[in-house]
Amino acid sequence: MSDIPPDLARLRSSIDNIDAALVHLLAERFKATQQVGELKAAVGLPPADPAREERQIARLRGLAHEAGLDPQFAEKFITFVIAEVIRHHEALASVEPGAAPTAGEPAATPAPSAPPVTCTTGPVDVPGGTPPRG
Ligand SMILES: C=C(O[C@@H]1C=C(C(=O)O)C=C[C@H]1O)C(=O)O
Repeated sequence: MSDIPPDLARLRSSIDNIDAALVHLLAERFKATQQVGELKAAVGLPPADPAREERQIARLRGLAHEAGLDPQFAEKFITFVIAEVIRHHEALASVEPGAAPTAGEPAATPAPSAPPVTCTTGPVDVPGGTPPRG
């Protein structure tokens, strides 16, 4: 496969740059949503906000349309990303003292000095949990 037409190589190089930018943009987005999740868990707000999601989807569908991107694809993409964010927020809520109340229950008062919970795509590090081995 050494005979790659120059145009194909140029286009692939551009695609590689765009993919790298997407990864960086997503990483920045998850850093911001992580902080939102910590904040919401601390004050007892629920992990998901369907009204906000509805506004985001409508806005992104409009932007996609203007940009020549399939709005249905844009909606699927943002819905996929938001589902992952909510998963992280649920994990945070389950370990925060101000975790979202269950129906009919008042929110617990958050401890003012509660440390932020580190959440990556891997397992959640529970404060005071089992220390790592090694
Ligand atoms: C980030 C938030 O939490 C959730 C995730 C959202 C997102 O990833 O954009 C939007 C709404 C919420 O369901 C938020 O409430 O702003």
